[in-house]
Amino acid sequence: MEINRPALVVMGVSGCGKSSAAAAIAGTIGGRMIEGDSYHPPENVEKMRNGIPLNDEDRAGWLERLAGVLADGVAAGEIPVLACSALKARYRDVLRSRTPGLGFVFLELTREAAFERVGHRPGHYMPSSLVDSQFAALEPPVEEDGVLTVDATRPLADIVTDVRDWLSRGI
Ligand SMILES: Nc1ncnc2c1ncn2[C@@H]1O[C@H](COP(=O)(O)OP(=O)(O)O)[C@@H](O)[C@H]1O
Ligand SMILES: O=C(O)[C@H](O)[C@@H](O)[C@H](O)[C@H](O)COP(=O)(O)O
Repeated sequence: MEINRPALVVMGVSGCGKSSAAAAIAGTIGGRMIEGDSYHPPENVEKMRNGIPLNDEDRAGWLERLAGVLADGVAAGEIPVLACSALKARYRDVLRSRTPGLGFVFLELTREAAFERVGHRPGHYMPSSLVDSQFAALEPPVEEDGVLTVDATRPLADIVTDVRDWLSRGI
C-alpha cells in the first residue's frame, strides 16, 4: 500500500483510543506501533498517578525523546505509528521537527465520553480526575497540515478504514 506520510502520530486526550487505534493502524499499514506513554519518565507517571497534571516542563524531555524515536524509526525504514497525546500545537511541532511531513490522526472525543472510558479502564495509572486538565491543555489541530480528525466513538475498524483512505490519497 502506498503511504503518503513517513510516520503517524495518533493523538488526543486520555481515553480517546490512541493506543487501540495506533495498534490497529500499524497492523493494517505494516507500521510499527510505539506507545508514547512508555517513554514518560517515572516522575511523570508518579505525578499523574497522584492526580497532578503534567505541565509543559514535564512534557518537554518526553516529547524530545519521542521526536528522536520517530526519526530513528523512519531512518531505519519503518513506518512508526506513535500513540501520543500531543495536546498542544507546540508539542506537535517538536514531534514534526525531525520528521518533516509527519501525519497526525486526531481522535476527537467529548469530555463525558473521556470520563467514562478512563474511569472504566482497569490497572491504568491515569485517574479520571485528570480528564478536565487534558481538555484544558488540548489545542485541537485545526488548520494544521497533515491532520485527519476522526470521531473517536466510531468503531475501531471504521477509524482504521478512514485512516487508510486518507493515507492513500495524495498530500
Ligand atoms: N473506537 C472505540 N470505540 C469504543 N471504545 C474504544 C475505542 N477505542 C478505544 N476504546 C476503549 O476506550 C478505552 C481507552 O482506550 P485507549 O486505547 O487506552 O485510549 P488512550 O490510549 O487514548 O488513553 C479502552 O477501554 C478501549 O478499549
Ligand atoms: O501529556 C500528557 O498529559 C499525558 O501523555 C497524557 O495525555 C496521557 O494521556 C497519559 O500519559 C495517560 O495515558 P493514556 O493516554 O493512555 O490515558
